[in-house]
Amino acid sequence: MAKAPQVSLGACGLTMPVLGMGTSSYPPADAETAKLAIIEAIKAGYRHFDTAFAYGSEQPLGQAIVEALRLGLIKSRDDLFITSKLWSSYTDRDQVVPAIKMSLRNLQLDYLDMYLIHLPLKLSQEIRKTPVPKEILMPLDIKSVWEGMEECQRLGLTKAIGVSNFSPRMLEETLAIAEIPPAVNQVEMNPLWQQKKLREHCNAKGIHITAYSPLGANGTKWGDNRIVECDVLEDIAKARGKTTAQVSMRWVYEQGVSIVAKSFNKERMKQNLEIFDWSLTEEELERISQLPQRKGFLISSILGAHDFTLQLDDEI
Ligand SMILES: NC(=O)C1=CN([C@@H]2O[C@H](COP(=O)(O)OP(=O)(O)OC[C@H]3O[C@@H](n4cnc5c(N)ncnc54)[C@H](OP(=O)(O)O)[C@@H]3O)[C@@H](O)[C@H]2O)C=CC1
Ligand SMILES: O=C[C@H](O)[C@@H](O)[C@@H](O)[C@H](O)C(=O)O
Repeated sequence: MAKAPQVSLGACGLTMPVLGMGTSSYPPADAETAKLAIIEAIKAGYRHFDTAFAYGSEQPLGQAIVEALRLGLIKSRDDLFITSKLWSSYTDRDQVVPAIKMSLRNLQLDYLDMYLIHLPLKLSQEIRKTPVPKEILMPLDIKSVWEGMEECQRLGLTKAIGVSNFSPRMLEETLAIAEIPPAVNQVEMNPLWQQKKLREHCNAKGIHITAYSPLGANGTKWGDNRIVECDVLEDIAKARGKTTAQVSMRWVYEQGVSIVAKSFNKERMKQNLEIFDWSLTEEELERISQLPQRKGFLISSILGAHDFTLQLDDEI
């Protein structure tokens, strides 16, 4: 069984498997399909799972964990690293602890390993249907939400806290008021969106980056096949006897970040774990570094193309 190496998260003192299984699927998988896929992933060796209140995958993940314990696939819940995310409707200080408790109930867990602010914005209503009307989109009050996040960690409801889709400016604003600095910034990263500037910033501040959409979110509404059908990656893959997906994920790993990749297909989830016993050559790395850049995940394509979401997409 293949296993992902552990990565140390610095100041918060945690270690985390460097590759996690994403659970945001499109079209959204039904609960039973998601649960069975997660059990397969545990069998394949995955020990890190990425979920979010907004994905609707917390409940199937919780059920899969119960089943994995029953089957003896894992000895205890502590064998897993579980990340979930605070949805944008609950970003006022006093809403954050109730929101993580809701996620913990969905997951049937006592604690998370990592809790992230999902998006750098606030929705003034409890809404999950997208796109959203522009009246309910607001800037995030970073001080208010971060105090709520810190309270979650102090109460032992999560071992560490972090952010997602934050720009350097937003990270600076958070660091300026934080008693507990964010451990992680989870952002889109792959050979076609290499995040060089953001990585430099996060490295300097000791904030670990987790890369989402490492395969360009192939087949989802927020992604396409430009990674899995990229000529340069395909060329390298052929020469090395790998797949383009593996070349993309290996490149991301070699940049010193962790990864969350989603596959609910047994063969592909195994394939995605097989990136730790080989490496890219200097020449291959150089070719990948020259690829033209384009962003895949746009907040405006999910929440609606309003001035505010377009402005966020420009910044992050
Ligand atoms: N914080 C945030 O705002 C965001 C976080 N995320 C998180 O990151 C995770 C991963 O990112 P995601 O956007 O899902 O995109 P990924 O880049 O992980 O791509 C997932 C898609 O690629 C397909 N796929 C998986 N493996 C292969 C392979 N080896 N070859 C070809 N196709 C493959 C999957 O289909 P199949 O299942 O059929 O294999 C799926 O449709 C999410 O599930 C979520 O947990 C994602 C977006 C935003
Ligand atoms: O309703 C909004 C959605 O949850 C959206 O923010 C996510 O599905 C995103 O694509 C992700 O995977 O994190």
